[in-house]
Amino acid sequence: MSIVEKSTQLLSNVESLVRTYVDTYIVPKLGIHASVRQVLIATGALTTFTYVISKYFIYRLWLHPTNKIPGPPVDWIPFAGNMPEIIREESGAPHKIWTKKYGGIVSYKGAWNSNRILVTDPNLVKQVLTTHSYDYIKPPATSEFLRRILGNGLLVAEGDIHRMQRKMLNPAFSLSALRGMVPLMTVPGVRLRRKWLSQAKESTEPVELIVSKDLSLATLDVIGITAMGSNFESLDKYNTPDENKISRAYLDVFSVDASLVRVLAFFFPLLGKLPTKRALEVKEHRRQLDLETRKLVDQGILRNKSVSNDLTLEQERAKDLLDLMVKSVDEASGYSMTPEDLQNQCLTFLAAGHETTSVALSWCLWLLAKNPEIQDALREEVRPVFQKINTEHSIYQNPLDSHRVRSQQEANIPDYNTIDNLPLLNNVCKETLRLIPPVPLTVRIADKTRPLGQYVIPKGTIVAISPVVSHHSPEIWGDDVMDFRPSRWNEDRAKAVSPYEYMPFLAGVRQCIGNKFAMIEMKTLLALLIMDLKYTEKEGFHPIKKQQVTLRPSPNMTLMVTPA
Ligand code: HEM
Repeated sequence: MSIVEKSTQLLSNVESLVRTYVDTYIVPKLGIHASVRQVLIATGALTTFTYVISKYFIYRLWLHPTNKIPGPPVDWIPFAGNMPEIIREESGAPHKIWTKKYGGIVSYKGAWNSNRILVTDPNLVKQVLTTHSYDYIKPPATSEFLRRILGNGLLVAEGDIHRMQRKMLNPAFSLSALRGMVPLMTVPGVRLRRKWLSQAKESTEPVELIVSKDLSLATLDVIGITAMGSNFESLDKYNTPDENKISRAYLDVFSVDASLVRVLAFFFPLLGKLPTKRALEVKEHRRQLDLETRKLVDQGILRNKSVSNDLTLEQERAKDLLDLMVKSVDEASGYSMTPEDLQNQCLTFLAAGHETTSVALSWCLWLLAKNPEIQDALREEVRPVFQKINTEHSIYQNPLDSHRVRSQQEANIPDYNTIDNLPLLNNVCKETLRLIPPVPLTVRIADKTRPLGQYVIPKGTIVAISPVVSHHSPEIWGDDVMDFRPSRWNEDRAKAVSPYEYMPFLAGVRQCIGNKFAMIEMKTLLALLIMDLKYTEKEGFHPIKKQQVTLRPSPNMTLMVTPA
C-alpha cells in the first residue's frame, strides 16, 4: 500500500469516528442544522487527522532531531515503527544488524514511531552511563513495571536518592562482607548437588532434569540466607504444604509469559493496567511478598538490637546484607534506613539477585553440555578444591545456627580467594555472560536535551544500551565471536576490551551492585554442580532466548544428567 493510499484510508477512518461523535453527542444536544453538522464533521476530522499525522508521522519520522542519525526504515505497519521486528526476533537481533549497518549510534522507532536511539560506541555509552548518567534516567513506565515486582529500592531510585542509597548499600557488597558469605552460599549448592546426584543415580541411563527450576530455587535460597538471614529451604520444600511463600511467589512471577496483552501494551499502555487474571495474580504475590519480607526485616532489626558490641572482626565479616543495612548510616545527613526502606531493598535484592544468577547458570550448564571437553576440563579443575568439603558438617543442616567462620575451616569450605582464582571456572563464567548476557538490553530516557557525539538528543528520547550487541561483535572479539571459547579470556584481545563493550552487569554509576556477589555465587554453585555430574543435551531440545526482564530459556532448560 502506498503512503497516499494509507493516508486516504486513515482520513476516512478518522472521519467516521468524528461523524459518530458528532451524531451521538453534539447534534442531539444542540439540534444543529444538517449543513452545520457537515462542516463540523469535516473540520473535526481534518483537525484530528492533521494533528495525528503531524505528531506521530511527520514530526517523529522526519523532523525530530534524531532523524539526522542513520538508522533502519520503519516497518510497513503504520505507527508501529520498528517494533514488529523487535517483537518477532530474538532479543537484540535487529539491534545487531542495525549496528553493523549504521554504526555505533543508530536511530530507530518504537511504538507510535516514538524516537529511539541505540548506542553501542563505547565512548558514547560511557557518556550515557557515567559522564552524564543522572541525565539519562529509567523510563517511568519501566520503573513502574519493575517497582511492582522488585519494590521501591535501589534499582528504581533516581538522582540524589539513588546516590545516597548506593553509598549506604555499597559496604554490604564489599569484598570483606562477601568473604564472610561464601560458606553460606555453598549450602544451597551442596543440597542441589545432592538432589541431582541422587536422581542421576536412579538409572543407568542419563536422567532428564529441568535444571532451570531447581536453579531458580537454589539461587533464591542463597539470597535468602545471605541477604535476609533466613533459610527459605525452597529447594527442599517446593510444592509441599510447608513451601516457603516467598519462593512460590517468585517462581510464579518470573514464569515465562508473553501474552498478547503484554505485546499490545507497547502500543496501548493502558492495556498493561487492565485487571487481567495474570495482573491480579502478580498483585496477590506482591502482597504475600510484602507480608513475608516485612516479617524478616522486623526479625533482622531485632536480631541486631540484641547483638552485643564486642563482636570479633571475624564475626563482623560473616553478616548478611540485612544486618549490614540495618547498621548503615548516611554520613552526610545522618539518615539510616526505615523498616520500609529495608524491606524495599530486600525485595529488590531477592528478585534482582536470584533470577539473573539462575538464568546465567542455566545457560552455562547448557553451553557446557554442548562443549563436553570444556566441561571435563572444568570438572578436573574444581574437583580437588570442592571435593574436600565435608557435606555432612552441621552447617549443611542448620546453616543459620552455625558459626560461619569456624564452619568454613571445620567443613573445609574453600575461601573466597581460592574460588575466585580458579582460572577455567572464571573464564567459563565470563564467557557465558558474554555469549548470553542475562540482561541483553536496557533503556534510559533523556531527562535533558544534550549533545551526544555529533548529534543533539532531545529530552524524552529513549536511549537503548545493548550489551548483547557489543558482546557479539566480530570487530571486538574476532570471527569466532559466536563460539563458546572460555580460553579467549587468556588472550590479549579479550583482556583489552573496554568496560563499555563487555558489560553483563552494565557499567558506570548504575552498574549492578551485586556483580561480585553474583560472580562468586555463580562460581561456587557451578563448581559444586559440575564436580561429579555430567551434563549432555536432550535430543531435539532447542531452547530459545526470551527476554522476560532477563533472557530466560524457553521452554525451561532441560538437560540429561549422569554421575561423572
Ligand atoms: C549474573 C547475575 C547478575 C546479572 C547479569 C545482573 C545484571 C544487572 C544489570 C545489567 C543491572 C543494571 C540494570 C539497569 O540499570 O538497567 C543490574 C542492576 C542491579 N543489580 Fe544485578 N545482576 C546480577 C546479579 C545481582 C545480584 C546477585 C544482586 C543482589 C544481591 C543484584 C542486584 C542489583 C541491583 C540492586 C541493581 C540496581 C543497581 C543500581 O541501579 O544502582 N544483581 N544488575
